[in-house]
Amino acid sequence: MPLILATTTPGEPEIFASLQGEGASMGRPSTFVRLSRCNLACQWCDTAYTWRFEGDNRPHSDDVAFERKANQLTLEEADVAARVAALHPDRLVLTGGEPLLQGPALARLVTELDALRPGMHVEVETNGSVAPHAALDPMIHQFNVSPKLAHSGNPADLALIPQRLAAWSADPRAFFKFVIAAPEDLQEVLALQQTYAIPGERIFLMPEGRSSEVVRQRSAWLADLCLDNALRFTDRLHIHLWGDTRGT
Ligand SMILES: Nc1nc2[nH]cc(C(=O)O)c2c(=O)[nH]1
Ligand code: SF4
Ligand SMILES: [Mg+2]
Repeated sequence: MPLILATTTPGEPEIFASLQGEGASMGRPSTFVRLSRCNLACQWCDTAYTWRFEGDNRPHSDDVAFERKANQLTLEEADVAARVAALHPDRLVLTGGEPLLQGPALARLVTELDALRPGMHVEVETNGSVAPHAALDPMIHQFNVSPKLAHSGNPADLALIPQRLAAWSADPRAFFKFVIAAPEDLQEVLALQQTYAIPGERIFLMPEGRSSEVVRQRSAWLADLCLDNALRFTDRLHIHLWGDTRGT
């Protein structure tokens, strides 16, 4: 099976060079490959065009259903690898949607890429509920794991899988990045940190927001919560620079 990608415009895969906007690698030039499909449905998801296709009535703040044909594109792994190799960054970020739903195809992509551009640093953005495929796992240098809290609207039994959270906590490659919309959300983070013994050094709190204004407003109180709880803060750099747009 080839890769099912998101699109920037119909027929154009969402493969782009940008600055990593979030987390431990924030500010680093990186090439992004955005995969289509997700196993969750966050009501504030900023990439609903990867999963909320016509007929999907799960709640979303925008209440938009996307046409599948215009928003998905199937490409061979070798084609994707060539497009990534043609861009300048020496770092790759696999994102979505939920990229780990396509683990075997991603393993083939990274293998093809290694032949064209050896030694690229590879990160995966994941919601943390899906195990990395055995073929892919050893190829990944960094997992940016964003478990979804109650305010996402996902049932906890789908979003927070105990075995997965324990595995990410034990994996030094995994950085947790919790999306925070209100100060109360912190209580859930602290409970997870305690249950799974996650080092604070590997926990980021990130303001939810799809505009620079909202991100800035929430950063004001989130910074204090980070200081008070010895957790790391991450901004959403790309939102400040380019807003909520595809391909950035
Ligand atoms: N610049 C930039 N940085 C990002 N970090 C994580 C992203 C994502 O959508 O997963 C993302 C994104 O879409 N753009
Ligand atoms: S897990 Fe990520 S891609 Fe999936 S619905 Fe939530 S925010 Fe969107
Ligand atoms: Mg994003």
